[in-house]
Formats: sequence, C-alpha cells, structure tokens
Amino acid sequence: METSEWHIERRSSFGSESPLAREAGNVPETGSLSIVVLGASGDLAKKKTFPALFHLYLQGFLPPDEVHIFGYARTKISDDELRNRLRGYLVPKKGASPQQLEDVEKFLQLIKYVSGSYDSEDGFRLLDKEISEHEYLKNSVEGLSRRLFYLALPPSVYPSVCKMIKTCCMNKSDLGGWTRVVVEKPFGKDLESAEELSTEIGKLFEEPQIYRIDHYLGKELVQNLLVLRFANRFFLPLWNRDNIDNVQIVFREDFGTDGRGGYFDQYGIIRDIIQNHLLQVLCLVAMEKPVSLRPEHIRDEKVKVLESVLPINDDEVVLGQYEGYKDDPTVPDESNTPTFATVVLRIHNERWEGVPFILKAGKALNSRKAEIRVQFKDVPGDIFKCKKQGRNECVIRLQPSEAIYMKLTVKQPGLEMSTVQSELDLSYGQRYQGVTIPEAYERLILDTIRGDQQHFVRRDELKVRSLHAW
Ligand SMILES: NC(=O)C1=CN([C@@H]2O[C@H](COP(=O)(O)OP(=O)(O)OC[C@H]3O[C@@H](n4cnc5c(N)ncnc54)[C@H](OP(=O)(O)O)[C@@H]3O)[C@@H](O)[C@H]2O)C=CC1
Ligand SMILES: O=C1O[C@H](COP(=O)(O)O)[C@@H](O)[C@H](O)[C@H]1O
Repeated sequence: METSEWHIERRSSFGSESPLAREAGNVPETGSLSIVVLGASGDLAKKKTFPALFHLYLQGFLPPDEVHIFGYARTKISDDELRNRLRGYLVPKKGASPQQLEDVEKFLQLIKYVSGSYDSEDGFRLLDKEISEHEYLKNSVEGLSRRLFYLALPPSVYPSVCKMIKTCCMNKSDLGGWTRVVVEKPFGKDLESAEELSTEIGKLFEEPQIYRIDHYLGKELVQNLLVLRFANRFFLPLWNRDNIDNVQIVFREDFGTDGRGGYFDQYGIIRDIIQNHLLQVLCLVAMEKPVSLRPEHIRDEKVKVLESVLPINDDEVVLGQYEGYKDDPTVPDESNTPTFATVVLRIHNERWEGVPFILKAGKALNSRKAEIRVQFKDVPGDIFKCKKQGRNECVIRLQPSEAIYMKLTVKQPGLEMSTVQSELDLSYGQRYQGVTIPEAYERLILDTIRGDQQHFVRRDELKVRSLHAW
C-alpha cells in the first residue's frame, strides 16, 4: 500500500447508497462494529489487513464512535507493542505531515490486543469479554452489534479457530446484527482437503457468514472486467472463438519467497497464484453475462466456466524453479516445488471451444507485472500485408500502473501508404490524475462489513476449482 498517497475522502459514489450497490442488494447499517484480526502478529496482518483498515478509517468508513479493532494471537505483547509494530506500516515512508501522524495515532488507539491460543476457550472468552465491553459502551446509543473475524492465519488452524468463535464469541445482541468470518487462501491443498475444510467450517457457519477472500477480486481492473465486457458494445460481438485467438493471463513477481519459504514450499506457485488468483481472472474474462449484478448471479456464471474447463494435458504444462530458491533456510534442500508455471486451460463451450487460455505465474523473475492479454485473430484477406506487425490485442494491466490498451494497425503518418502498429491507451495514472485507487484488501474488507459477497469465493466455486487436480 502506498501510504504516502492517502487522502481523506468520503466515497459516496462507492457507498452502499449507489445504484450498483442497491442492485447488488446492499443495505447500509450502523451500530457497534468489532473487527477482530486473528493472527495479528503475522505478516499479512501488518502488511495488508491493518493498513487496509487504516485507509477505511481515514475515509470515514470506520467511524470511531462505532468501531473497535481487536488483534488476537498467541504472541504475548501489550496493546502498545502491537501498535508499535504496526505504526511503521501506516506512516508514509517519504515523511508524514503532523496531521498524518495524528491520524495514525488516533487509529492505533482504536486497536486493542488480546493474547490467547487458537484451540482453547480461555483466550476466546477473554476476547469475547473485551468485545462485549466495547459493544456495551457503543450500544448505549445504537443497539445493533456486528462482529467481523478476519482469519490472518495459516489454514491449519481455521477449524479450531472457527469452533472457538462459534462457542465463545458470537454476536449476542437481541437487537440485531451479525457475525461474519473472513478466511484467507489457500482453502486446502486439493479437492479432499478443500472439502474437509469447507465441511468443518460449514458445520459452524452458514454460507452467508463465510467470506473466502481472494484479494485479486478486489483489484481495480479485475473489478472493471465485467463493466468492460458487458457495458461496451465494441466487445460484445468480438469476445468469442470466432475473433479471439488466445488469452494470456500472466503474473510475474520480481522477488522470491521473501521470508515465506516455509509456507510457499508446501503449496508452490500453482496453489499460491494460479489456482486462485489467475483462475478468478479467467472466470471473469470467460463467463457469460450474468442475469444481474447480484452476487449469486455472478458467482453462478463463474461456476459454469469452471465446470466447462477440460482436464489439463500434461504436455501443456511447464514448471520451473528459480535458482537460489533452496538457499532460503526454510526451504528443504531437496525441494522440487515449482516457483514458475505455465498451464494451458481449454474451455469446452460454445463461446470458447479451441481458444487456449494460457496462465503463467512466476516468482523471482525480472519484473513485477500482472496482466491479461486478449490476442485477436489475423484479419482475413489482409490487403495491407500488415501481419508481420502483429495482431490486434486488448491488454488489461492489473499492476503496476493500471491500464487498458488496444493494439491496432494504423496508417503510418506521412506520404506513403504503409501501416504501423499503435495503441489506444487508457493509462489510469494519466486519465484519472489525483484519484487514489483503493487497495484490494481495503475494498474487500468494506464489502464484508456491507455484507456483499460478490467478490468472494462461494463454496461450490471452490469445489470445482479443486476438482482440476492441480
Ligand atoms: N503474507 C501474505 O502476503 C499473504 C498471506 N495470505 C494468507 O494469509 C494467511 C496468513 O498469512 P501470513 O500472515 O503470511 O502468515 P504468518 O506465518 O505470518 O502467520 C500469521 C500468524 O499466525 C500464527 N501462526 C503461524 N504459524 C502458525 C501455526 N503453525 N499454528 C498456529 N499459529 C500459527 C502466528 O501468530 P502467533 O504465533 O502470535 O499466534 C503468526 O503471526 C495465510 O493463510 C496466508 O496464506 C494470503 C495472501 C498474501
Ligand atoms: O496471495 C498472494 O499474493 C501475493 C501477490 O499479491 P499482489 O497483490 O502483490 O500481486 C504473492 O506475493 C503471494 O505469494 C501470494 O500468497
């Protein structure tokens, strides 16, 4: 998160009062809100979860008279020690103004830390007591009580943590409210473990209470895919096997395991990136138009795409491991876990038969980029002999520097009749100057508070994804 670029703004156009939010069935709520970050001592919590909460706070989405934030983990630290750990991730790196420093301090004062284990009731009873005290104070005005539990934890502890939440920490207000649980990826390792995890959590919570987060669904240009495809007449007739030659969905990172080798080695690049982030993107690129913007309608269409994906051919998979991967002391010396993979997926339906979807992901490469490249077929009966210059392409760059550009052939300006490839370029940095694009986690946490599951993974979606035996 670029902390040097924050600005305070109430985003009424993104708010739950907007027509799109109404269409998606969101109803604004008020009343006490307790946000509990479990695994508060960890990497994700400090780098993503707390900074996202801070940005929501700055924009007025977490009013201090309603909201309290609780960190929970086993590490024995005080409230102030947790605040000290987080401060460096909230204060702008390039120097902060007195106002910015004051904002950080006010936000940090909303955070309380509770230490306890993940599988015994003592810690969770204590947590519940702290939350209830907060609710008691806030409910003197409102009455509604909302509890959001964010599991920034390894999946191995999800079942016991969910059991503890269910036993000790559910919303108790008889005046209304809710309890919701956000779970991070990876949701298991294969079909069996994913189903086991889903079954265990499903016994404790109803599907509308469970938010399976895939942060790629919160990225600006991933959220733009539906608009781009279904609100533009240009694309409607072209987006199919008659016109598109292939689709490439690419993720590259210019750093390696970066201290997370222990986790990464158990999962590999396919489970870490392709099976979740890139498949979500594929679904949005390939799905049919949903009946409406209601989360269930969108997720129904995504599931249909996944159900139409054919088993992968072994000869359409390339795996690799970067040099130096095993130098990480948390990676076993004999590890053959892939850090790079290319996989070709084929969708067996009327729209996409014969069009390869090439998914590529790699860590420790020479640059950081995530993009979708839709390559069109050659123009039939080409009178300009311009084939050598390259095909039409629509590129959607998710990061860095969000952009959508179309590669087209035009006449080379001048006296001669020759052709050249050029671009229609919508670079967000230029077109939307001064607009801060929200971080994915920021947007998704706001969705969980609003009860909007559109950008979260549904249980059956997870099952079909896992079926592909990655
Ligand atoms: N870090 C990232 O960039 C991303 C992470 N994720 C997902 O988010 C979740 C959390 O990730 P991350 O923060 O990196 O993980 P960490 O390894 O930092 O773990 C988070 C916290 O969980 C506790 N913990 C760690 N290992 C165990 C264990 N074996 N048993 C019980 N508790 C444990 C520790 O807290 P304590 O000991 O104090 O209790 C730790 O501070 C994971 O599911 C991960 O896949 C998803 C996207 C990106
Ligand atoms: O989920 C994960 O994503 C990050 C990449 O996220 P991005 O938003 O920076 O593209 C990746 O580094 C990590 O390995 C993976 O677990």
